[in-house]
Amino acid sequence: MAFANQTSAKMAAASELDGVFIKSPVFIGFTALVAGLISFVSYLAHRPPVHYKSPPFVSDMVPILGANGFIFRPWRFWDACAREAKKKSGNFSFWIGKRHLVGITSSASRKLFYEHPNLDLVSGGMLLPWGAHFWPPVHEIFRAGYAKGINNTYFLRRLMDFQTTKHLTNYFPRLRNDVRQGLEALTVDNPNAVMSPPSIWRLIFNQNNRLLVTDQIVDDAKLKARVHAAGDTLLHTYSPFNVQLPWLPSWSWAKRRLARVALQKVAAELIDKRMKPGAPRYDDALQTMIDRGDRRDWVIEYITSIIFIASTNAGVVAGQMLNIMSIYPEWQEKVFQEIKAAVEAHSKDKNAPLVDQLSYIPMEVWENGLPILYLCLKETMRMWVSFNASRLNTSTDPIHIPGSDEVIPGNTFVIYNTTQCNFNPELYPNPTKFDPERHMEGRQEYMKEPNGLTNSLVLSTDLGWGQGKHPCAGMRWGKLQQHMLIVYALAMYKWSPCDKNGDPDPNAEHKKEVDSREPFILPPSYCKLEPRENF
Ligand code: HEM
Repeated sequence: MAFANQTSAKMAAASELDGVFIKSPVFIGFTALVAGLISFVSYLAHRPPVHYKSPPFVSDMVPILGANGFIFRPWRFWDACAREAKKKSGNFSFWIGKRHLVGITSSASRKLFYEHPNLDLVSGGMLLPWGAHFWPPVHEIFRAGYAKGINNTYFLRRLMDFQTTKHLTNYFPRLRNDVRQGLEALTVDNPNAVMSPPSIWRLIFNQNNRLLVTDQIVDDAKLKARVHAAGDTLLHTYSPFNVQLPWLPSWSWAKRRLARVALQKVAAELIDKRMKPGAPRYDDALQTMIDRGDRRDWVIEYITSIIFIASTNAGVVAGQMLNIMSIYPEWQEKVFQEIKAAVEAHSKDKNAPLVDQLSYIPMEVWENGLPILYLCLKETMRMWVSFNASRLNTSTDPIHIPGSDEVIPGNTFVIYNTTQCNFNPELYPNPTKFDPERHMEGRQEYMKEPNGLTNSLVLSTDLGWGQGKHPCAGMRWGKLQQHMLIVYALAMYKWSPCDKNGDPDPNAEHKKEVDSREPFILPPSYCKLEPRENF
């Protein structure tokens, strides 16, 4: 009896304690935290419903983040999904965070990807870890309707204006000077005469900024340093988790934001100085925009964006072109002979050093009269412009995917990994081999579409400059720029592969890592430079 009384007294005391604990602020706070966490995780894990005709979802995904492979092993992920999808429609769906993405693989759907007017390139850029530069809403200067034709946005229209023959011819001597000075600097205070090809992006960057913005940010050392610091961040910082969780602040995200703000500040300062009464006038792209009365905020956005966009592919291709020239002496020699022939045909001072005679070559020859060099450029572009290309269906209407009963739903992203074309052995036999001759008439295996469709139904498989509604808008200048770099580089030096101390590296290999998660950061490589005049 006494024992029973004791027990019930203990139970009463315990339940009283429980009551006190349950009402305590610690318990209430803890419960609220757990409930909050559960709701947050369920919110993250919840995915919006998708259109019933969306392609089937792949299984290679994790909760909340979605398909990590898309970001961390882009080609292996794509290839595995494409192989699985081929058994059905050829299309597949996957999640990146809460975003629904559609992958397409057939030739006919590739045509759709490149040609459909509602599939926008700039809006698609927000999906890529290197392009996490465009935050929604995409700025007005990228909105179609400003002009007619393909390049119908303010941004593209101005970019075309700055690649006219008049503008290029006006700038040509200054641009040649940039290359020559940049290459001369490589052997100053450099007793081993070693250079690292990935570092050449700075030379490319200067030329782009001079031609497409203003000489001031190249010639003024302080401005140049500010713009280079911001450009370096935008070109070489990746924000993979911000693609999956766009709201999550991260160090790289913050750095990119700050870099853009720094460029916006530079642009605003330049404009404001020029708008002051009595301010000096310049003969450059910025002055053209001011004289036309373009909106101040549009000009600022144009400058901030072009500084990044113009040098992304161009910086990578330039670095690889130099590396390739050093690794393939037979191609270096063929291009060198082509340069000597052009000089021979145009020079008015045959006794001057070769590098001085280059200024006699007319611009149209630099653009279209160096076919061997262009073969090398095309082959380099095939290998290095191989990664996920993305578009956003900017309308609310679903787009039917040809050859299937499936759609790209409205406001949904669509992806095509260009490696599928560029490294397809049926189109490019022995695809890892640097083989410029494959682009010569009579070969061009890539013109034969392997899927039995006629060529009128599909676009060309030559994707180096892109195609359809969004081909490279900097193609004219981009080609001329690469030609200038290589012509000066070979006229001034003989190039050979070496290690970082300058010792010959006969085992140096040119290898494109198709699965790179950072395609704009080049693998390390070194070249030894021997001045030509010593030969
Ligand atoms: C060798 C150098 C270059 C290569 C290989 C290259 C390649 C490409 C490719 C493949 C695309 C299409 C991407 C896609 O379909 O998703 C593209 C687009 C673009 N490129 Fe280039 N590019 C180069 C240089 C340049 C330069 C120097 C500029 C600026 C002057 C530039 C401006 C652009 C722009 C603005 C677009 C987007 C066009 C649009 O929105 O419709 N590119 N480029």
